[in-house]
Amino acid sequence: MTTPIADDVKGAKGKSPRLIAVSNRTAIDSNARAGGLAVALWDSLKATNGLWVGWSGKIKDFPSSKTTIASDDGVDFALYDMSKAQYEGFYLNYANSVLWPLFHSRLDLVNFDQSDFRHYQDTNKQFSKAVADHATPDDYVWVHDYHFILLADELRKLSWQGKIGFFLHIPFPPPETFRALPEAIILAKALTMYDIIGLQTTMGVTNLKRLLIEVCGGVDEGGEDILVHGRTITIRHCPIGIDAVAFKASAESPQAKMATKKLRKFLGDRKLIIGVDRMDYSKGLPQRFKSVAKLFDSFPHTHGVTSFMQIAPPSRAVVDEYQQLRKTLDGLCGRINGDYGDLDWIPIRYLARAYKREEIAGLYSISDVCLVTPLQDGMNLVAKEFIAAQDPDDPGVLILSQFAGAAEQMTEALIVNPYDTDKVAEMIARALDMPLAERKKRWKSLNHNVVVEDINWWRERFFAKALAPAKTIGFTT
Ligand SMILES: O=P(O)(O)OC[C@H]1O[C@@H](O)[C@H](O)[C@@H](O)[C@@H]1O
Repeated sequence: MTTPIADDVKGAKGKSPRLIAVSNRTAIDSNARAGGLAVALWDSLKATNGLWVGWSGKIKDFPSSKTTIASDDGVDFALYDMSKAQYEGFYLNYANSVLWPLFHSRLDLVNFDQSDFRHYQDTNKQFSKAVADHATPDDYVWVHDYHFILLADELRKLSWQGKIGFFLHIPFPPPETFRALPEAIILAKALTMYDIIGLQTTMGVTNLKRLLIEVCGGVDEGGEDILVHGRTITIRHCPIGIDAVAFKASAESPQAKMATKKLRKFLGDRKLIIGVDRMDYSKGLPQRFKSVAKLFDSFPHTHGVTSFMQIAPPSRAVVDEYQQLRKTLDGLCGRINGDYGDLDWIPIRYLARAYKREEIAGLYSISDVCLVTPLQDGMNLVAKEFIAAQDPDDPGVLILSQFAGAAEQMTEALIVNPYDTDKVAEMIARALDMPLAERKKRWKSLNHNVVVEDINWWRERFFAKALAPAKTIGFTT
């Protein structure tokens, strides 16, 4: 968090325009602050005496109409407690059982229910009130992710005239998929209430522009702009990055060293293939496990000398599809270890729990191969973090799905189709045997991209041009 702050902003607390960030999860907890979004927002929030509006993480018996204000390191938080009905209807059902599967092109998993949409509308309204309670007309509101598509529309209904930006962290689906939503038109129209919308990939930009033209009668004004309902909206390609320097430092921290030492005791001098993902069906974990089984099947020389470690912290565990995924992975792992394991070798080490950022960074640094093979993914920061953590003199190899947003930037990775498990197995074998010169060449180019197009680059790209007085809200552009 080291972005220089414009001098004219320093010390102007309370007077200059502020950044008001809105996201379901916030970084009130300093552990969470190490993550990407927090890194990107923290300096600007601090410099502008900004405010972060989000869920408190608490679930109450009754809905609250007020937020609790908290402060941390010069940043204010307005935290909203959800009622049980909101938690279920808004978060579990509409956000995570309708929008999440639909935006990841899994129409087969979508559960539509009108009462859930009402909770989604209501929760967006409540959050917009929280913003309106604290914002002044010059402030800049930056909304994050699929939980709050309606937020700008609700804020405009409260007569808010100021700038509102939206960044979608997940993929934006083709209009043909989006239109399966019974509420497609309401959501599409609500998107037109933002001033700028940032998307992870060029494909996402194309999909959203097509939606606004085909469903909302928008007119392409050329470049990034679309004229729709009398307003010009900027649709910008902004691939999110990481704080590469800080992540490299994490990989060299004492906590990282302790984690690698612990693992080495069991790993010995075997080669390590690593995967780190939230336990989510979009991540292609069953296909990945099958690819690893095929590796052991087709390349017997890997037996006993190669281990695959999958770290998969459970997520949204009360949703049926996630429970089903857990069972599938438990079964596959047991089967593969049963089929291929030996007295002195466990082929798959499967850890369904979370580890600290530093520990993960350390584990990446000693891995020979990293498997990032989602079936659909907005960006996938594991790919970038793995590259940042490598030793330049002996780097590991990244195997990356063509369906991760990161594949648009990280073309020097070994790009795979995660559904083609035979081919993925071949790619793993190739990665394990890749000569040092090729590993170094690929890593150098990948690392250049990770370092240059980092988290600060992303934030400044989002705000470039669209916000005339960007400096006044603490950005360097
Ligand atoms: O917040 P959850 O449901 O635990 O999911 C974790 C994160 O998953 C990400 O992929 C989403 O883009 C975030 O918005 C979300 O916070």
